[in-house]
Amino acid sequence: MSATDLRSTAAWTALQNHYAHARDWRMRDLFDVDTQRFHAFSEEAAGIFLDYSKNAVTRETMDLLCALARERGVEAQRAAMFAGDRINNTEQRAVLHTALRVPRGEKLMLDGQDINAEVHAVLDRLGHCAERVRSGDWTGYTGQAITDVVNIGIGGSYLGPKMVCEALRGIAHPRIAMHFVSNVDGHDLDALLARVKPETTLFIVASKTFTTQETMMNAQSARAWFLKTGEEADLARHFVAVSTNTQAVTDFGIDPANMFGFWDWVGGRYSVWSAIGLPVAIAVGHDGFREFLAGAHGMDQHFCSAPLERNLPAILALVGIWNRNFLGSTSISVAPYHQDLASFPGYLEQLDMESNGKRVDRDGAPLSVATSPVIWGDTGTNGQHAYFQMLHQGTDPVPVDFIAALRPSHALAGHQEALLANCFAQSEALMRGRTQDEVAAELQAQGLAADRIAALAPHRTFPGNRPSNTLLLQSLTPASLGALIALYEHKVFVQGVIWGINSFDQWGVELGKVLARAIQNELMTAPDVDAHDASTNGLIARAREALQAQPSGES
Ligand SMILES: O=P(O)(O)OC[C@H]1O[C@H](O)[C@H](O)[C@@H](O)[C@@H]1O
Repeated sequence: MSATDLRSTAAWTALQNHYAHARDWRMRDLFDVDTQRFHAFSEEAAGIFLDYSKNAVTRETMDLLCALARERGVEAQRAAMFAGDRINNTEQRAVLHTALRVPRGEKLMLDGQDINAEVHAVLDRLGHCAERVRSGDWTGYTGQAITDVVNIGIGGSYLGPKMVCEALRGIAHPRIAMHFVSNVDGHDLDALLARVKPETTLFIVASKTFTTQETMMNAQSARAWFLKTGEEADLARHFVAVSTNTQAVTDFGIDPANMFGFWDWVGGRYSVWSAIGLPVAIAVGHDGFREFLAGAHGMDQHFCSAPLERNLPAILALVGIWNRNFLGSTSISVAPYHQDLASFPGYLEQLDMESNGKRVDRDGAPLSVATSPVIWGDTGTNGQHAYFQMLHQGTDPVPVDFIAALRPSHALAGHQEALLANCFAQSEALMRGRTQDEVAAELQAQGLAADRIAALAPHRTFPGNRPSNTLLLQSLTPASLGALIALYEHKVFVQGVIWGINSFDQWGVELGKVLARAIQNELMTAPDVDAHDASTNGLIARAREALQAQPSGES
């Protein structure tokens, strides 16, 4: 990908000209004039149905956006990623999380190694471990089966496995409770340790680098807690590691036999498909984990083979570019209408914003257009009774991704109809809105006086014309969840290529880490701190005072 400024491309200019009249479109009119709009602007692949008709786009808009994707080299970059080219240029790494979900036997050589064989060797070990824990064959030091699995990890070593375990809780092993500790805040681990027993708990220390401060500190504290009752020799039954760093795992005291590796070509936020998925494999079994991988692979195949015009990840990306760069929306609200996807918006926050939250292009030149929107959200029905007011009537139009599974996995009568009705009603209301005339007519029919109608109508008017996508799964299964995540991964990839950025590094998290190390030192040892700005010095002094005043044993 060259560093050509996006704004100087022919396709961008064409889109700008197009937007000059598209800015006046009303979606409700687009629906009125085209009875086929729903069919024309929806696609289905890998078990996921995407309705993007409630966006302010026409066929011409989509064609121009596809032309932009082609001019920016999306198809060539896609081929380069899948082939193992080092497209993560600042770290000189390949980007091959897609290789983690390729079926056994499909050879892919990277640096002289058949990575398919390596991937499946780890997957087999992972599956074996998961099945032993599930069957009760893997026992703690008193010979009892494991009842609690605690994943200690943060960022990609936390958000993925936690979100997936929650999403698939309906088919999780009934004896084994899954827990996730990520925060360096001791309240996180402390509260959990009060609820589990050392003799029946298995800790998974999950860290790609095995150097992340939060994870290492939690792992050390968990180890110390365990050793209050267990022996050093028992550690092997209670601590396993997932990492790319064998040396650091060994130094920590975990037997390499209990370590599950992965590779530097798997980014943290793309790692749930690797051994980082061990909690998932324990929760839903080896077969369930394989179905999860297969679902993602199905989306990969679609992404690689479908023309951009019919390609789900490309469509989601292009509509996102339209909303972000032409309509000027600064955030996307993700609204799962499925309680088990409650952590999906949080997962997407890292996937999207850590990947595309960049201000320079691949070659270091400042970007001339806006990149990653803010990703946020909560389960849809809960959001409706909280912040949806702003989505409907606030000053900033916020596009929404509605996500629902058509078939529930519970048998409670009426709930699913109510849930889906809410989901569809919200996107309808956002798109159509309610004009002042419609409001006035309604209030008149209720017999309100003219002055009352005039006073109330502006408050009860909805501007409408607010974009949304609706993604439907038949039901939430390992396969459909795998496809859904892969869809968003590739959406982020396509947008990164169009913006001309490297979506696979995350240098932006480094500065805070470095400064925190210095401040931690100062909090513990330094007398008077004046190395920082007055605000930071003042905060450190206040904290030192409080910590020193705390009776020993309380910290
Ligand atoms: O898995 P680890 O090496 O412990 O990294 C955990 C997380 O921390 C980092 O700071 C990055 O921002 C994340 O991308 C990563 O997922």
